[in-house]
Amino acid sequence: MNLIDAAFEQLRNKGETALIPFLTIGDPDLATSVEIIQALEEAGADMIELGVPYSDPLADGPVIQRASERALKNKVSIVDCIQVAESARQAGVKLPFILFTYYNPVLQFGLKPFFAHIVEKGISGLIIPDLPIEEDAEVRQLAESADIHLIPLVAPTSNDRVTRIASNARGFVYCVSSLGVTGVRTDFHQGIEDFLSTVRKATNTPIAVGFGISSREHVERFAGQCDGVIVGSAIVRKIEEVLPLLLSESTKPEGLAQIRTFVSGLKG
Ligand SMILES: O=P(O)(O)OC[C@@H](O)[C@@H](O)c1c[nH]c2ccccc12
Repeated sequence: MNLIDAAFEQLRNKGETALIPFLTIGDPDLATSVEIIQALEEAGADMIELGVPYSDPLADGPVIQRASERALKNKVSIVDCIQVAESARQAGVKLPFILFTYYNPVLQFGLKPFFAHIVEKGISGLIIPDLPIEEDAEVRQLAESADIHLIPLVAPTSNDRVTRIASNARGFVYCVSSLGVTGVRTDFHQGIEDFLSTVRKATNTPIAVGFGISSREHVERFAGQCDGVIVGSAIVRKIEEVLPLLLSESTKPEGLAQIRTFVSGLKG
């Protein structure tokens, strides 16, 4: 069974909502990313989006753009990010890993070798934000035969595409809470609740909401309507805040502890 499906089944049995952090891999470096992933698991994360840094992150707000720039200074590649998943597994992390990448690095890798590689390295899910359903047939077919869940995104503006996208989704449906780019928000798209119930009606696959979630209140607001919440910028911003601590071995434990404290506050 795919680890994502197993995680949602366990959470459903416990009546809990999945907490799904996103982090940019290689920010500040690959080894620290492994330690941050361990801290996220200790803090109660249920699965993790491993963000591949990209030079042209169209859908990203300033926080994640800065994180990508820091990682790209170390020339972090998609191969490095996949290797971080294996290293985290070897370090004892049990969480399902979702590789989050724009399409270009996958194309550069080559579709078939890419899927063979991520299966071998223990990736369970894949999110490619700039690959629309209209163009994803080949990727979807390769993902399904590799039992990797290609997780689609739906937005409040998706309208009649919601049913088409959600009805054959695997893993979970990523419901984008607001229009625009990623980043912490104080409010969400008007009618977000109606949007989420539309997606819920369109599929039996779990649904998770992301964009702008940064507090326990936000998590509680969506917990009743969704099976999971995704938190990226708020966590990446915390990593940015504690970077000076993470960059020195003597203060790194304190930096990791502050990340753990912030994320466990979200899980509640
Ligand atoms: O950062 P936020 O507002 O918490 O949203 C999650 C988001 O970071 C993560 O899922 C993500 C990072 N880059 C993206 C690009 C498109 C869609 C989603 C994403």
